[in-house]
Amino acid sequence: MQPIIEVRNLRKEFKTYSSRKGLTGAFRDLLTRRYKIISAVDGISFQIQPGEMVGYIGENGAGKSTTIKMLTGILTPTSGYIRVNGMNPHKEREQFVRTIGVVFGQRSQLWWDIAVQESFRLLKKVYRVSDEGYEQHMSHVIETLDIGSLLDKPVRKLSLGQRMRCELAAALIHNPPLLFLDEPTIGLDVLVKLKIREFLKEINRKYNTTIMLTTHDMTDIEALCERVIMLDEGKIIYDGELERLREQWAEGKEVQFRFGQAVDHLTLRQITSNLPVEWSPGEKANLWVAKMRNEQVISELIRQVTAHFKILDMQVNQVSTEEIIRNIYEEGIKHG
Ligand SMILES: Nc1ncnc2c1ncn2[C@@H]1O[C@H](COP(=O)(O)OP(=O)(O)OP(=O)(O)O)[C@@H](O)[C@H]1O
Repeated sequence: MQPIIEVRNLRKEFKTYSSRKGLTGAFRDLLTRRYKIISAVDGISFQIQPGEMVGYIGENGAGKSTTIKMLTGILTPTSGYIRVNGMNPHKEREQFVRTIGVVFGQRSQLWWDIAVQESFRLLKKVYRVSDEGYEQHMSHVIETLDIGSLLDKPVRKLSLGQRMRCELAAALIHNPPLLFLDEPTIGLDVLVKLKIREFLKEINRKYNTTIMLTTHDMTDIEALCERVIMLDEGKIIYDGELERLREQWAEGKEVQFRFGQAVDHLTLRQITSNLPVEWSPGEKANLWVAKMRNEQVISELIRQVTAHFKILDMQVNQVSTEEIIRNIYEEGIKHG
């Protein structure tokens, strides 16, 4: 199968200018400006197949938006190979934009002062969608996103959640095979988030729409994406299943013990020295947490600890993806 997105060694550099201090500095800046080159995207390669839903994640400034801008033809790469929907996005821009949908959570593609449906009509013309095509597809989209009652309102009168649902509908007017979403649920309440996720799953099922999703909200990724690509300082540090990331690179489970007596780190380590667990003190007195990557260890751990100490309370927690990702950002992928 032909990948719907393919990039090889893709790179984007920006020249950033620095200013010198004071009047003489300003004068010297006029003559020669000092700059440095930063690699926002630093030689990345990946392929995405039709129908995949991929989470594109990374800390602030990792290079996510710059990648999406290159994939959507807004920015020209400094170097590297890029092919999206069989085209070179920035070179064949006019034809290319008709084959993708884009939602930037922070920016609107709807006209602020006119009714939502007027925006839809304009976009329908831009994308040259036939009346029948529009009716057939959009009636379903409008119903599923529950925006029928909003269509005659100007965008500026909508709440953020209402606007985002309309943005999503607008991005899908031409039923593109590929959808880019950049922080689509930012600032939305839980119910709207759920609705949007359900909707995205449905179009993926129904039309095999490929979705590339950038978000800081790990619950979005968990709900939608089997695969994640993780970026750090412009480089890909992980590309694979979310599940594998959890299993291989994270302390998957933790058991919290509240002891009926004072316990020290060394003793805990000694009595569990045959088990692959890491102990750390909890937030309260006599509270200790054992982290492990393999949950098979749990029953043996509990057996050994209870044989030595009096336990007042115990809790088994799954380490959240949020926490796993934060650890990876902080420490890098150390087990790979
Ligand atoms: N037009 C530009 N000129 C100079 N530097 C830029 C430009 N756009 C982005 N950068 C720099 O490139 C790096 C990557 O930025 P980018 O916006 O792609 O990150 P991001 O992962 O999308 O971050 P965020 O999650 O904050 O949106 C950052 O260091 C940023 O300051």
